[in-house]
Amino acid sequence: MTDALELVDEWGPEKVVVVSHRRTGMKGTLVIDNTARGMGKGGTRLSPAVTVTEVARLARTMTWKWAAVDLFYGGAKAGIAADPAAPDKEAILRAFARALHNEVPREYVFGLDMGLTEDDAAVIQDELGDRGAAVGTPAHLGGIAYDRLGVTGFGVAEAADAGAELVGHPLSGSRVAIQGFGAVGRAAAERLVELGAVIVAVSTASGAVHNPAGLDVGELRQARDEFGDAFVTQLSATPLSPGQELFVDCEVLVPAAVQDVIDRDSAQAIKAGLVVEGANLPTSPGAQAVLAERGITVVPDFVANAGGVIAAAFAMDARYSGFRPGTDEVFATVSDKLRGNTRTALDKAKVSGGTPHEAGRRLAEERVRAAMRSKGRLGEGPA
Ligand SMILES: NC(=O)C1=CN([C@@H]2O[C@H](COP(=O)(O)OP(=O)(O)OC[C@H]3O[C@@H](n4cnc5c(N)ncnc54)[C@H](OP(=O)(O)O)[C@@H]3O)[C@@H](O)[C@H]2O)C=CC1
Ligand SMILES: O=C(O)CCC(=O)C(=O)O
Repeated sequence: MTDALELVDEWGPEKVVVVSHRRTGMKGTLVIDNTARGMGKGGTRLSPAVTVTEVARLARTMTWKWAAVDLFYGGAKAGIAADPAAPDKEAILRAFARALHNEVPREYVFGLDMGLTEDDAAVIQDELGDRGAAVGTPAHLGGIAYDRLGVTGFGVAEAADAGAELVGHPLSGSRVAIQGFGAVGRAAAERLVELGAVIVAVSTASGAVHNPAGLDVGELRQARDEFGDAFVTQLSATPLSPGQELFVDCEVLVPAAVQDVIDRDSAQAIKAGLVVEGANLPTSPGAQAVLAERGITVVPDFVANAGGVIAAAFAMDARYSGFRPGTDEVFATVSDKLRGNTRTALDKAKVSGGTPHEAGRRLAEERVRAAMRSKGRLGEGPA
């Protein structure tokens, strides 16, 4: 078990809060990683096994993501150790929000991540009596419902399109395997198909399916609406053992579920030529090195899945002003930024000879360090 103090390095975290509430059984954490470029912002994960270390790693990813996309927020993430299907979820959410009333909204604003929905964000706002407490709320509350709109998944597909062009294998006609069919995986699948790709494998926590000739994304969506999370077990496509969707024959792989699914060993078995990280932290640094050695290009999480933060940034501005941008503007910004940032990360990696993670991270680190220096946080005095 990691002691929370062992998490601290030169970047952060600046603040780790652990909260609990006996009656509801709520247990959760907020990690504010680095605020040199702005207040801590990142989504809120609801998952039975979430740990402080996991949330800290996600908060650090947010630090790089905001810097890589060049928007002025800092890295943060919150996590609640609970089952998204728990009957007492609302009471748990309310207890979590109440417990963080000192931090929210001045130091942290809730947002969406695995297990948290638009309506959950609305409950949090209700509990704190402040429409600034959460973003990702439904449109009828003035929010930008970025999960329902599929903004992050859309951006992942745009990044895949730009990445495919750079590796010289156009997305149109490419076969794609997707791990996870939630807010990110589903929306990525829909946009990838619009861009001409063929989805050959998808999975959820309940299982995976494969059809080399292509799966019908409309049917997948319908099955999900009808059967819920276990919908993959109801499809006629060939079932795969869980996790095998990562290793099917395809040109593009989109891990869009949980972290740490591809390590140094399993990276040897990836068949795709392009990996686009929809999930946060799906590959280990060892896996990234192996994939680079094998000539497999990876678009890093903090570049590819930044659609959510772009939508969150619009929503942060809209919280009190009442002025909400049109969804077309949000999608156009995501497309523009993520295509450009994908090209930058892959080009820089080519020039430096490192992995795209290393190249993208170097750029993000430079931006964070410059902000820390200007604010006198490095002990060197302002620049
Ligand atoms: N939502 C957002 O805006 C953003 C999300 N992300 C990242 O994207 C990832 C997915 O988030 P999101 O789509 O919002 O989450 P959701 O909760 O909406 O969906 C998660 C999906 O992953 C599936 N899943 C969970 N565990 C596994 C597993 N071991 N193997 C295969 N599938 C699995 C779930 O299946 P089941 O339904 O059966 O549980 C579900 O289909 C996370 O890493 C998140 O941090 C990154 C940027 C923004
Ligand atoms: O900041 C948010 O509210 C959503 C984006 C997010 O959590 C992420 O990119 O992982």
